[in-house]
Amino acid sequence: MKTKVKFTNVYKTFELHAKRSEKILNLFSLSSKKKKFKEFIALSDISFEVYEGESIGLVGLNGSGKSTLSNIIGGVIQATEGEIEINGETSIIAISAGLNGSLTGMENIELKCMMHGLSKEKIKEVTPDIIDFADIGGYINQPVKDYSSGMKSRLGFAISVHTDPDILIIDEALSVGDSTFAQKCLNKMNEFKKQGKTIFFVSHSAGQMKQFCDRVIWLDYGTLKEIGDSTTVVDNYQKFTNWFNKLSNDEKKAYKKEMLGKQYRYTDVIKKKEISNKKERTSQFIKNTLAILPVVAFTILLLLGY
Ligand SMILES: Nc1ncnc2c1ncn2[C@@H]1O[C@H](COP(=O)(O)OP(=O)(O)OP(=O)(O)O)[C@@H](O)[C@H]1O
Repeated sequence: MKTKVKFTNVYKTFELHAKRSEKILNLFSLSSKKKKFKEFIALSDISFEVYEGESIGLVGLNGSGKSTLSNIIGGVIQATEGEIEINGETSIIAISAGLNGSLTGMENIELKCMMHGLSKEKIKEVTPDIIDFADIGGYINQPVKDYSSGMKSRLGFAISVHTDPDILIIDEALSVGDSTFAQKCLNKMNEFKKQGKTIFFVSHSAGQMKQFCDRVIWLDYGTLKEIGDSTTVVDNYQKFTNWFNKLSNDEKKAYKKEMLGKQYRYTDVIKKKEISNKKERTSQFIKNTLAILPVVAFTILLLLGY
């Protein structure tokens, strides 16, 4: 089976309360009194391998790291440490992800399609399908900042599925749509699945997870608690949430405090290890550079009023 996504000992940390000036001063400080910075470990030592054609669910409590992991796979943010291998073009669908609020729906369609490398002709061809799928009526000509979250999600989903990615990441985009739209999206995702595409799916719905995913990853306070077939992992996760929900408010608070406490660390190490994405790094850099050119041209044309 062909590997599409492989994480080996991946970490993502966020520095807290550190000003840039403090960091620079620290870098040049020779004394032993180097200031320690507080870091939040959003993902800790994550390793897994996903194969072509698999649908992988991501479950976990709020703040467990699902969006952070999705954003790393989608190339929106970089990991801090570890090794990542991604073989294919990724497209992330999250509520309003990648949509530009000051541009209209139509302009966003053109911009996002360009960024995914679609030709002018191809964009012309898919635009009516995107408008039809999004089904947001006259709002397509309004700036996206005026959309409801459901409308943003509809447009984001419609654009992403028409850019023909082979690794699709869907981060709770279905939770804000109505049930008819959610079903339409699930049908489209099943179509992709049949075509052998790899899909990551973040959802709080146990039913959707079991219905759609082959395997599920359970994230717990930034660690990978379990990975396995969807029924087993979702059932175990539900047992855990049932246990958690039965706790008193004070017990819940104490549990969260204890678990979150493990996610903080103090460091004076400014320089992070470079993460390596063995196969894709160079080609991704070239692709990103090429992708920016039409975007710059498009923005200039917009500013000039064309
Ligand atoms: N830029 C940032 N700076 C500091 N902390 C961050 C940053 N981004 C995310 N975090 C923290 O990382 C943790 C993981 O966040 P993430 O959004 O990945 O969780 P999630 O599982 O997707 O949550 P939810 O179910 O609420 O969407 C959270 O505690 C969040 O506060």
